[in-house]
Amino acid sequence: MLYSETTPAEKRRLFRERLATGELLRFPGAFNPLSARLIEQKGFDGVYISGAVLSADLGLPDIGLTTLTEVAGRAKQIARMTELPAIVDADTGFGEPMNVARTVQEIEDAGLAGLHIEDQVNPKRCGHLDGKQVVDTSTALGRIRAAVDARRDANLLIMARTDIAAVDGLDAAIDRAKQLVDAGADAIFPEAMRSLEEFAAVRDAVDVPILANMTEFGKSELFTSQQLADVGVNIVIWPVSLLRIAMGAAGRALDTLNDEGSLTRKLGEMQHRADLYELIDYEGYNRFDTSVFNFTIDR
Ligand SMILES: C[C@](O)(C(=O)O)[C@H](CC(=O)O)C(=O)O
Ligand SMILES: [Mg+2]
Repeated sequence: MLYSETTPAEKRRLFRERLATGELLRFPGAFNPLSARLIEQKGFDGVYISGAVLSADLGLPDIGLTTLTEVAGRAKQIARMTELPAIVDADTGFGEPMNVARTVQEIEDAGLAGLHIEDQVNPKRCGHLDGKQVVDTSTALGRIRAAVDARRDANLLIMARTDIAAVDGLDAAIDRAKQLVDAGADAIFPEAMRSLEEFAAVRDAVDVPILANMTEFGKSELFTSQQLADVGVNIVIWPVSLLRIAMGAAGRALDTLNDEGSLTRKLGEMQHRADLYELIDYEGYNRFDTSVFNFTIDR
């Protein structure tokens, strides 16, 4: 009933334990708190909270318009609805190193298990678009040092994302990844890798977990979980996929409604009321107050 039973500290501790095994952990992107529960119900390892989804959800482009308050608030709503660890996209950290420090504390207080901070200049853009710019090494490292110093729970995973590969090439990404780890990053998110070989090269260069971003219609081929596990990737995200699927289905349903005047033909594609109630755990609320769920639902 209500929110997750696992405390944020416990989620972080368990997440660290799972990461230490070296296995691949699968983190689909939740586009709302409810979809985080679906991700948990289907047996995934964690929930990713995407900046691209957060901004798209507000009808905004992913160019750093969302504020720390909005991101931490939404991340909290999502993270507290699942027993799984949740990682949030903190973009560039919302400002200078002092702002990054505050970002980390807000996100920690919001109950997240981890976050990533990238080395793009502001205004940032989707890592899979052309024309990105990255900050110099000392600025990039300054962000990570500030993040690491600011956390109060040592288990909060501070991941450094580098977008430099698309600007200066793979060797530059490897150099930067090593420096980010030296600055205290617990994990590396090498953005816009083009091949499994590139993931493998980053894997060989650093001694911390690495993340693969399997976003669609971007620069990376869509590798399977097995392919990514085979090259030693530790976390894979499908950041925007569920939103794309849901919006695609919503668009087609609206077309049907226009054409046929009814959604009867779409019923089989819909989440059934009974499944929705199960996901929300009406039964649990009923144990608290037996008048909540005293009806039946026909399938
Ligand atoms: C991972 C990402 O940062 C996100 O916000 O989800 C995006 C995803 C996308 O725009 O497809 C990214 O920059 O890769
Ligand atoms: Mg993003």
